[in-house]
Amino acid sequence: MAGPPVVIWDQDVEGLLHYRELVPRLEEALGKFSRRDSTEVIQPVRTTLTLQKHHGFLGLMPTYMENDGVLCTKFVCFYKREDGSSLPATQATLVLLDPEYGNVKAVMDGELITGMRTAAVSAISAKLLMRPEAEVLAILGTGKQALSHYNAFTDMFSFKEVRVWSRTRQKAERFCRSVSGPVTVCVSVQEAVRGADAIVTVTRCTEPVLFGQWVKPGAHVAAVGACRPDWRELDDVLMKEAVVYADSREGAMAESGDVILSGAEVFAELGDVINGTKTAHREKTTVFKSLGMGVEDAVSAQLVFDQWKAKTSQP
Ligand SMILES: NC(=O)C1=CN([C@@H]2O[C@H](COP(=O)(O)OP(=O)(O)OC[C@H]3O[C@@H](n4cnc5c(N)ncnc54)[C@H](O)[C@@H]3O)[C@@H](O)[C@H]2O)C=CC1
Ligand SMILES: O=C(O)C1=NCCCC1
Repeated sequence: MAGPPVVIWDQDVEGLLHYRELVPRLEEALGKFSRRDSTEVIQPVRTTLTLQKHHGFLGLMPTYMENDGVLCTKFVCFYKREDGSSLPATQATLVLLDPEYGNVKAVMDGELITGMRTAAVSAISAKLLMRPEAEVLAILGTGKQALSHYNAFTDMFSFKEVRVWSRTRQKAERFCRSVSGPVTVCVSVQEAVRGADAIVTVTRCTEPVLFGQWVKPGAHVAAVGACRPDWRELDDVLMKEAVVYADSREGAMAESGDVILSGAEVFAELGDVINGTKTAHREKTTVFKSLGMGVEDAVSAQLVFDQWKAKTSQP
């Protein structure tokens, strides 16, 4: 009989996951996903249940990677309410199983994994689609994803300036105190994105907050919030003028209000660019619409588990 699953929780995950190992695994996984080979990746579009009474959602995200021997599922709850709760608005748990017998090998806290893998994928989008001479990064939102995106983007690129916008100056200033490098606080979205080469939208808004008329031609936008079919972060002008990339075409068509309601075409998946089957239009304004995929969680969970085993087997 298999032993009980190991439980790897927040502080432990933190010490085991690093962008330098995570980014190449995610690039490989995105490429595999876009090849649509069922021995590489089986990952349906997330099943989402509405928690009407609580203004929230439960997303179920199973993934099987047969050739890699990885079977994983994530449960993620996310809320649109703002009731001042100290609990995070996005809470996730990952379960890693043995595909041969179905026993659970590990249960992991998914908060940090979700933060880091989402930011790493956005940084991969920037690596592929942002102009190489990019100098200014603007981050809209100051929550968990804002922090992980700040860390991933400043880790992977050398921006001359990082700007942040939040609905209140207080939140923006708190964000500045929580990061380890310089940040400019902006009082409006327009001020934050003026002339910016890269823009990350990580808000919980349900109406557009970023308008195409403010975006510098040739900028790259990583749009991470608005993961419901009737939620928006970007306006129609931006969605229609930009070349739109997504993590999953099916995911974007089912879950992204920015894609569905604007009628914009998804030009390619990031994995298509990684596989060399679609062009990276760095010279144009580009939007990467991130919805989040189970395959990203699966490779991240496997990495955490491998690192945990290596650490605990040391004498
Ligand atoms: N694409 C993906 O893979 C993932 C997407 N998400 C999404 O990313 C977004 C951010 O997630 P977290 O950082 O975990 O949330 P959070 O609650 O920690 O941060 C949300 C930020 O949005 C701001 N905000 C809330 N309502 C707003 C509004 N109406 N207008 C402008 N700003 C507003 C808040 O002040 C805060 O700065 C959420 O929409 C979440 O569902 C989260 C995880 C993964
Ligand atoms: O992929 C995820 O994890 C999430 N995606 C959209 C909303 C919350 C979590």
